[in-house]
Amino acid sequence: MLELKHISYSVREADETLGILKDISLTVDDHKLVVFTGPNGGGKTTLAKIIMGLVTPTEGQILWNGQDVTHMTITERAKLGISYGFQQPPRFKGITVRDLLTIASGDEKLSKDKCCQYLTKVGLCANDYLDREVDVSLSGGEVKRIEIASILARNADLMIFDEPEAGIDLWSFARLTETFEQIHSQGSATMIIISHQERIISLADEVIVVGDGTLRHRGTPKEILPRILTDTLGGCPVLNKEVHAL
Ligand SMILES: Nc1ncnc2c1ncn2[C@@H]1O[C@H](COP(=O)(O)OP(=O)(O)OP(=O)(O)O)[C@@H](O)[C@H]1O
Repeated sequence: MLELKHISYSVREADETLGILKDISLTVDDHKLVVFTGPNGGGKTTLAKIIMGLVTPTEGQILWNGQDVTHMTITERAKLGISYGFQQPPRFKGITVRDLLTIASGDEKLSKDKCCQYLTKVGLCANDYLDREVDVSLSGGEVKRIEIASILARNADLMIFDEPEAGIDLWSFARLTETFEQIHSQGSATMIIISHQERIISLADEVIVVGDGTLRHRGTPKEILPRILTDTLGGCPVLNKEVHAL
């Protein structure tokens, strides 16, 4: 179980303190699929990075399976089964896709079949990619999918995916969605997915709308999707007028 207790994060800019996250508390039970959604700049990625240890909260506490991980490094958290896929994944010159999957899995003798299984889950063909370097020669969508495959290879207990849909074509997106559904139905991991996609939001046990550094709404997809629409339209007088005219 993941518990965030009164998490705040602020930064000093010029002469003022900017509150990025404001007193966020939430619990994610084991094997649940939780989607963070909300407006750009609302604080979703910062919250995910705080869980992974890439950002240190100014205040508050993070518990993973009852253990206080607030001051643990990324490596220590990774060893406890937490993993995070970046919104914009890094590239690794000189490292092949096969190397990356092997390192991620922790199995020095990871077979080609296993690599193929992980790549298939994100809609990639192993024959085309296994020996390619994870460098600038790959497109944004390819790197994104390879990173997601490496998270699957890690077989972590908590998988955090930051906008997995970004830059991914419709066919691969459908494959990826099936993979999330499969992990969820097998109950093999807890997943936090940051997403703006209705298809992914609809898979969630709980949807959390993060906006202006706070948890604005929480609920099932059925409860939250109409609220998102109302919020979105509420911000635009033209759209609002059109909807009321319908
Ligand atoms: N170190 C920092 N210094 C200054 N501002 C920051 C810092 N980290 C985050 N922010 C700001 O905090 C806000 C939240 O950023 P964050 O990336 O968490 O949003 P997000 O909800 O993931 O947005 P998006 O949907 O666009 O990915 C943004 O306005 C961002 O510019």
